[in-house]
Amino acid sequence: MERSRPFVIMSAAMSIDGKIATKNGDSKLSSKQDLVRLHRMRANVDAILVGKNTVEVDDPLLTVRYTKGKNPVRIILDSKAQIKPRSKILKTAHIIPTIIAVSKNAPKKNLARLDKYPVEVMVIGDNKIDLRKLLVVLKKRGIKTVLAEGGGTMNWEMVNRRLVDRLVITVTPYLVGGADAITLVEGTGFAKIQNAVKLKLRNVSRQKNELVLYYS
Ligand SMILES: NC(=O)c1ccc[n+]([C@@H]2O[C@H](COP(=O)([O-])OP(=O)(O)OC[C@H]3O[C@@H](n4cnc5c(N)ncnc54)[C@H](O)[C@@H]3O)[C@@H](O)[C@H]2O)c1
Ligand SMILES: Nc1nc(=O)c(N)c(NC[C@H](O)[C@H](O)[C@H](O)COP(=O)(O)O)[nH]1
Repeated sequence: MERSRPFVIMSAAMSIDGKIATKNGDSKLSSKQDLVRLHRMRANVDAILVGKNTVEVDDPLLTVRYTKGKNPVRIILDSKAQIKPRSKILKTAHIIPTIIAVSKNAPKKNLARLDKYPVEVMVIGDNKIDLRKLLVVLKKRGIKTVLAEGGGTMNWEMVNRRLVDRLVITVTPYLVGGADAITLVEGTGFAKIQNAVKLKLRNVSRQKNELVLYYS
């Protein structure tokens, strides 16, 4: 039976100690070689999904640049429609299809600001975006594969709702530290290992000082 939602690949680069950014939000962990690998992965999916904080901190483009290929649709989880007009995502929305997922509680003022941009605003969920619902809607639109590129808060919501089909993690050669630095999976976490999400290690590849781990 065909599943009602897209296949979800969760992707991130983390330090040896499991951080995906420093305490100041610096997340440039991947080597050039790893970025090429990431962009190949981007070129093979229908959509990229990230949380609002990642857009705020990284100001990403979320395009395919280090290899040839088609840009996936960009989807931002932005409950309160707070994305900044000066963000690269909004500035490039006329060239790359972009969806801003907001909740029913998004302030009208912020939604009106988005009117000026050629983005699609999807209203899903009351406070936080209802991820499962969002994925079902995306599947109905023909989006079959989604690359979830973080950050840690969004990763927790995906993990907690058992929405991750494949996990691709690059272990980069850094020890970052910092109790407040964002880790791969944030949120409230599971209290017992018995309830934690358990995956199988399917493949490991080494790129000089990095390891790329494939779980499903
Ligand atoms: N190294 C990496 O691979 C990597 C990847 C992505 C992000 N990062 C880093 O992670 C940090 C940001 O991570 P973060 O955890 O603060 O935030 P995040 O990017 O996961 O964004 C979380 C925000 O998204 C919004 N949101 C709406 N609906 C949601 C839902 N259903 N589930 C989750 N969030 C929802 C909320 O405003 C929430 O606060 C940045 O420093 C960024 O540089 C690193
Ligand atoms: N694999 C990976 N390695 C990293 O070192 C890193 N920082 C990310 N982070 C994913 C997140 O979505 C970032 O915001 C984008 O990687 C930036 O995307 P652009 O280059 O602007 O397209 N992912």
